[in-house]
Amino acid sequence: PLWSHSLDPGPRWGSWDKWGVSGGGPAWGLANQHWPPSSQKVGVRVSCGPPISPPHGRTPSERLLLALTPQFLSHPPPRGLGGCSPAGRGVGRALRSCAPRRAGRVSPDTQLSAECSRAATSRCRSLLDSPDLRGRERQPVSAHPRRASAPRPQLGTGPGVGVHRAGGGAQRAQPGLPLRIPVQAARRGSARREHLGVGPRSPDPPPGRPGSAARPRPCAVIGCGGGGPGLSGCTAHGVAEAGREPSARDAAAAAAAAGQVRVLVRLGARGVRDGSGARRPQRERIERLLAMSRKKTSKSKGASVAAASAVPATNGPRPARPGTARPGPKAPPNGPPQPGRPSVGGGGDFYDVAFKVMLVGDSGVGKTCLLVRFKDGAFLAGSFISTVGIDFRNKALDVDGTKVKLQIWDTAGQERFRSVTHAYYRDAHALLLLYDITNKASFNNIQAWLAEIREHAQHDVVLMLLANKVDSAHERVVKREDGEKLAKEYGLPFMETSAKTGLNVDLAFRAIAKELRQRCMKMPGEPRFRLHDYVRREGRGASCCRP
Ligand SMILES: Nc1nc2c(ncn2[C@@H]2O[C@H](COP(=O)(O)OP(=O)(O)OP(=O)(O)O)[C@@H](O)[C@H]2O)c(=O)[nH]1
Repeated sequence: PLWSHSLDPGPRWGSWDKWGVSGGGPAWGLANQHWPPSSQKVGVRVSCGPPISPPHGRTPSERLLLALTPQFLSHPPPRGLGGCSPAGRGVGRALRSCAPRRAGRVSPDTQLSAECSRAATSRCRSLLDSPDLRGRERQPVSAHPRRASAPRPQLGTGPGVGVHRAGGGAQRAQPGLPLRIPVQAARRGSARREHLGVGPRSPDPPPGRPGSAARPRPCAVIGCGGGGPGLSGCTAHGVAEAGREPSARDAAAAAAAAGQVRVLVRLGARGVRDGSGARRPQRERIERLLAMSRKKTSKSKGASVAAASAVPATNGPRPARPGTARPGPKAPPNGPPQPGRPSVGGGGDFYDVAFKVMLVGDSGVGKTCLLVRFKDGAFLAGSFISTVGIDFRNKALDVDGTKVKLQIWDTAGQERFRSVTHAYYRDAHALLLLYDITNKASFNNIQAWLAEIREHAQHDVVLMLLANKVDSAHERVVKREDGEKLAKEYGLPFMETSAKTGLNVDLAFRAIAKELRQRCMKMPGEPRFRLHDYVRREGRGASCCRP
């Protein structure tokens, strides 16, 4: 019933604006915009009330959520049919978008169309009524069995409405109040929050306008729930001006100004096509979104750790590649920028050379914590927030008189994101492969990770094996010797680290930076840097740094 409701919200649910999203009630809109990348499918839900799950489950790729700037909401509205992507390309697509209603079913392939806006619906109608289509077998929209029989869902009632399912449990929303829990997934018995690294959670929304007791508060929930386990619900709450019913864009703008918006972009499962219809690599698309996310986030909020790393230097030369899809400097695979050129700014720093480093390993081994420890010198204690997709931070180091910028990519360890992260291996100059000394499975999986790296990464990628969480000595199940033996077997430098205490964290990244720098700009007469020796010599034992 939800999707049929989405197709025709009716007056009770507020008016549809030209974005194809509703300013008054729960609704789903799909925007096939010319921004961010052309043909990027962006799912936007704007709601006054508790988040609702989208009507249908998504494949893992479709559920890939990335943090994105609310910029697209202030961008000129998409051309085409009310922002409904399937219908935006003429009769064929319009028909496809109408297909679920005509056929009385919604398949995964056509589920997007079920979220089509009313504008697209009317376009579909007109197309179906057009002379060139007249006579084809079709079922009038109004006669669709679901639409005809399904009762209009009430806010806070009905399947999926007002119930935020997380981690296998269900939680009843307070009427008119968005749930505070963004996305939950059960993992190893403990609640985990899927995070997107986009800044602070929003505070509770202010009270609604006077006399609005019977109506939802004038708030906007902007986001894209995945609908599947662990990815349902919205994660951002924007509050529009009190005193008037907000439009989607008003609410988004207000929320963005208050730094409260987290807009999630749902990426299509099969990559996007550009204007010419050619497929573009998924990775390029993701990076573009990430770059835009950071750019905008840093402008509007200036508070996000992730955003802070991508702020271009204000008084220096331009960032290496401003405004492009690829954040940071473009370095050919394992061929970083030429030495001798002037330092360039990026990530708020000047640097001489830039390298791309990736953190890989099972979920929960501490990749994000290691990165945060290195970047900010802090430890992310508390509940485990699993990475969704991929994220990156920049950090510049002074290595033997050379400013080296490391662009460090934090990958999601979960299996379901594997296809996304694979795409990033190819350009990586270095990989830090982590396991958790308190988790035997993560150690056992190292060989599988190495096989994956061999398959997807450059053959001369710098690789290091890190055994993390050595501070948890009492929970240790993987002996140091086992790690050393494995590393020796594969010819890898090995270190035990702790994101919690910071043990060997800086050293690991510095060692990588030294190796990479020398590979690309070895000074005449400079002794050859030996990574293995350096790590063995400089690495400290776990016993030296008990928390
Ligand atoms: N004791 C201890 N706990 C750690 C350490 N590093 C990470 N943790 C904890 O391990 C859990 C997982 O850490 P994350 O950094 O989120 O793990 P991850 O590898 O990024 O996981 P995914 O994002 O799912 O791939 C968190 O609860 C951290 O607090 C460490 O060095 N010592």
